[in-house]
This record gives sequence, structure tokens and C-alpha cells, in this order.
Amino acid sequence: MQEKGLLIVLSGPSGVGKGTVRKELFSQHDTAFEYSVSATTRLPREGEQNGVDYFFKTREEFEEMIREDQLLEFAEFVGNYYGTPVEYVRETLDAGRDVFLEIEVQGASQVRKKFPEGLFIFLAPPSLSELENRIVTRGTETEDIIKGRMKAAREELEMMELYDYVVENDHVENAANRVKSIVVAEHCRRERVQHRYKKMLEVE
Ligand SMILES: Nc1nc2c(ncn2[C@@H]2O[C@H](COP(=O)(O)OP(=O)(O)O)[C@@H](O)[C@H]2O)c(=O)[nH]1
Ligand SMILES: Nc1ncnc2c1ncn2[C@@H]1O[C@H](COP(=O)(O)OP(=O)(O)O)[C@@H](O)[C@H]1O
Repeated sequence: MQEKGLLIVLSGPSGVGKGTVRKELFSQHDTAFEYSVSATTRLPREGEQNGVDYFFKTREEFEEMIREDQLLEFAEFVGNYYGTPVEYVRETLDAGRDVFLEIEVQGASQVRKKFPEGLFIFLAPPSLSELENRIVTRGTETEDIIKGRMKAAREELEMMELYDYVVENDHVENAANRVKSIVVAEHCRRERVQHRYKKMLEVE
């Protein structure tokens, strides 16, 4: 029987650098896992492509996906829906390939309940002041919203203890390399290797 792939979930507070670290990981030629493209109701930003960056949906279309149970998880984040189409995840894992999700923390908690065997990695900022710095530098939020995000970030940071690993996003390349090392280590730890050895020992 085909061994299943590993479900890798990268999450963490808004502004910590999840998207940046994910893009760094997927720009490296030796990245051996598949990116799960999310569905969202937010409008495309300049340069974003449907089916590559996100599947862009209307609210009605998204709500239909929810009703039809097409999402592994979904969350409402700053006024828009974001969710993971379940079919791609299941098919890819069943084919023995690893799937990578980059999602916010509410969605990650839902995945934890449905896929406890997944690998959950929390991306943490070097400090709260550096997190604030990154949100301010991105320049997409007003002062009031930044205060709200920082309050939310404290609650999100408390969820760190529910994850298997914490990676500090000090430098993007370092963080991406740590994520890759964790995935390699996890493969060594998991049953799939043991199965191989079991079979070998049975033959001898
Ligand atoms: N729960 C959930 N969160 C997602 C999904 N896709 C993206 N996100 C998260 O939604 C948040 C907003 O994403 P986006 O609008 O692209 O903005 P940015 O990542 O902050 O530049 C980020 O924290 C993403 O990690 C998803 O399928 N499910
Ligand atoms: N290691 C890092 N050092 C400095 N700035 C970073 C680092 N990682 C990300 N950033 C910056 O922080 C901001 C938030 O990153 P982003 O990837 O959008 O976060 P998230 O997806 O977690 O909301 C962006 O302006 C990004 O360029």
C-alpha cells in the first residue's frame, strides 16, 4: 500500500512573515513538498494569479464551498474568508506526496482536530516590538488597526504551545532552512521509515 504523504502546516501571528517564508521555501529548487493553494474572498493584489496565489471567489461561491463541505478548514480574517480546498490535500497525501499549508492560527487549530497526525510549525517573531515593526513597515494598516492586530498577536502567540515546533523568523532564509530541516527530521521519525525496515527484516 502507498504510504501517505505528510501534511505540513505553517502558521503564526499576522505579520510574522508566513507568506515571506513560504515564498522563500518554494523558490528553492530542492523543496520536495506541494503547496496547497487556498480559496479566498479577498480581491487579487496586483500580479496575483487565480489558481496560483489563491482561488479568488465571491462570498456566495465561498459559502457554497462551505455548505458542500469542500474545505478542510476556513476562517474569517480581517473581513474576508480564507480556506483550504480539501480535495487537493487528500489526493496529494494519498499519492504519497507531502502537502504544505500556510494558514492563520484559527484555521490551523481546525486542521489539528481533523489531521492530528499533521506536522504543525509555529512561526514566531524575534520579539513583540519586531512584530509591530513588520506590521508598520508593511504599511497596509492604520494606527488603530495596528493596535488591534498587536492585541490579537498576543493571543495568537499563546497558541504557540499547541504546535510541534516553533521556528523564529529572524532572517527569512534561516527560518526557511529550519522548516526544511524539521520536515526532514520528521520523515526520519515517522513510521514510513520503520515500515521499510520492518519489511527488510521480515525478508531476511
Ligand atoms: N485559515 C486560513 N488562513 C489562510 C489561508 N490562506 C491564507 N491564509 C492566511 O490569511 C492571512 C491573510 O492572507 P493575505 O490576505 O494573503 O495577506 P498577507 O498574508 O498578510 O499578506 C494570512 O495570515 C494567511 O496565512 C487558508 O486557506 N486558511
Ligand atoms: N525575517 C524577516 N525580517 C524582516 N522582515 C521580514 C521578515 N520576514 C518577513 N518580513 C516582512 O514582514 C512583513 C510581514 O510579512 P508577511 O509575509 O506578509 O507576513 P504574514 O504572511 O505572516 O502576515 C512584510 O513586510 C515582510 O517583508
